[in-house]
Amino acid sequence: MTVLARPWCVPIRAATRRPLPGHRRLPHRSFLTSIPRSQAHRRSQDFNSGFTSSYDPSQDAGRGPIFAKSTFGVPRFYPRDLKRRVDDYVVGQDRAKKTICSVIFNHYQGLRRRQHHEAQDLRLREKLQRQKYAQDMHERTSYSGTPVHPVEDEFPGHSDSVQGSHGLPEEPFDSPSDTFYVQEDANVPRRVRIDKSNILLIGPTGVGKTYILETLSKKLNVPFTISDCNSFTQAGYIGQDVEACVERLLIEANYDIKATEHGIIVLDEFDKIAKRETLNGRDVGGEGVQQALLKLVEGTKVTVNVKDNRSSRPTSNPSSNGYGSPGSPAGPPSGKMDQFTIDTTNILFVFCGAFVGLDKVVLQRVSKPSIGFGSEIRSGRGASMAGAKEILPLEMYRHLPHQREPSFAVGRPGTTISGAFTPLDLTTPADLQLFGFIPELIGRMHNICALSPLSLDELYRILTEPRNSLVAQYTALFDTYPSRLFFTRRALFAIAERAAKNETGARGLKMEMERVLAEPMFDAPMSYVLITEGCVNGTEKACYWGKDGRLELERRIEEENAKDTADSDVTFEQFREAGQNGA
Ligand SMILES: Nc1ncnc2c1ncn2[C@@H]1O[C@H](COP(=O)(O)OP(=O)(O)OP(=O)(O)O)[C@@H](O)[C@H]1O
Repeated sequence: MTVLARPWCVPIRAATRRPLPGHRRLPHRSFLTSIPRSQAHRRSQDFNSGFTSSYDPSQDAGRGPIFAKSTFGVPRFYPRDLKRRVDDYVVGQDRAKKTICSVIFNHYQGLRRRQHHEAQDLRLREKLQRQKYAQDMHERTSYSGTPVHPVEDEFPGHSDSVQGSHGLPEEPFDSPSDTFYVQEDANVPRRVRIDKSNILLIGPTGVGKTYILETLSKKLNVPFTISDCNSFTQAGYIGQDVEACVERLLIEANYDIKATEHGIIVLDEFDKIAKRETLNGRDVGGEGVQQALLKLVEGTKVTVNVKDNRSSRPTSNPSSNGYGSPGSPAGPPSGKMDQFTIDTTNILFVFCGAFVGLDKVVLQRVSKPSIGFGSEIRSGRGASMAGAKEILPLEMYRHLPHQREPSFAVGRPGTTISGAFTPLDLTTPADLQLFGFIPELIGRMHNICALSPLSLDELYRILTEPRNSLVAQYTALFDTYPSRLFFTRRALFAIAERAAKNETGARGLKMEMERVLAEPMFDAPMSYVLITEGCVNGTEKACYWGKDGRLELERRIEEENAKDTADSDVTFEQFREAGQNGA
């Protein structure tokens, strides 16, 4: 029976590999990598068999861009697959969705690639060491004339003393650095390391910056947190240190260090930490926070102290290795501080902000005659507000990323054209610097992506189209009373129009819905409730009918829809399909 000298050490591959011909199984000191049992077990469980799970090259062939999606499944989609899933929930913002999906996909693709190469290199090193060991044994045999069989020790440490006392020559092979640690090897190929690409999302309030990320995070199955930059201050001042966002990610990952190190941190309200004038000249909530973010974003080791007051902590000794033993008893007793060290190098940072006023900075820059644009630029109330758009000279659109024909927006709020370009699409690092960001931090945002204000059409679609749309939500709520809720198409357009005027993006829709439905909610229950255009505009009350009012309800809907002008691009059939009547 094989008795391991260090029973708590579990060899990764050697234990399962057949010994080389003429040799017995390797002694414990020849194992290339020893991993505590808890780690070995835990690794295979990380990320739902994602990053560190066993890799089967046979599954690779012809599947996925680099690796088998089933094995390295975080995320399991190409960018276009990811976008399709986001499309179910988020209306419009195609350019932003494409960029975000590609950035996230590439990030995890880079990580999977690294994991794959690490596994390959480990196997190669093992193979080289085994060959070296075999050669070494062969030389010893031919030198002494008697075969030398390595015998595994019965007791830990016994092997050293026995070998020492027998006066066997000390081989370089026996040195701890050769046996227990993976060494740099000339035979192991040097790999290209793909660095992460952080992303900055700029856009007016309520247009879907956070919503796109939230939706994606549910598809990705990685730890994901949104931290508000408003609460951050420079270390040593009242407020939260920037490291708090890593702590939140750790909690989100249920104290799994490995998962935390591959998570996504969204820094919302990022524009609020722009430099500002202060009386004492010390900007602890602005520039101080930017400075503190530099290392975090680039990659540093953050030590997080967590007071253990839970009984089901998965890690038994988190500070030592980062892996817990799943079968181990609950964590340390209540009140004890645990220390977690998180490497932020592979954490993806997404910065979000409305950047109110940045459009003016951009317009000022591009309108300077020195740049070559002599055209006059009409600057209204600011394109950063939902609906309000600037009309840009045609030449400026040549500088936009996708070289697309411009969609010119009309000035009235709410009449924005879907997917239209805005001055924010022309944002450069110089503009961000003028806005109040230090160049060192700007340099760490590799993608700048602008979201456009929502058009009237998009607002209407948000009401009805996405899964979990507002109409579906309120219809479901009324069903519980029980009441059946209906909207006419004109009522929905009226809601969208009023929301657009609020200039709060899609958030304005919910506000309008609450206002319109406040009375029917109070009057509930009734069998049928119909919201008409007059009801939204406050000229009439919501219509109620009893159990036998179905025919009357349908007649009323037809009557209101008949008012629609011929140029309306939404037909009653489309309206029906959108789920208003049948909901
Ligand atoms: N394009 C969209 N499609 C569907 N729903 C949307 C869209 N944009 C916004 N919403 C709705 O509006 C809500 C607010 O959106 P979100 O949190 O993304 O705003 P934001 O752009 O991050 O604004 P802020 O800068 O104020 O945080 C979302 O919860 C979602 O319900």
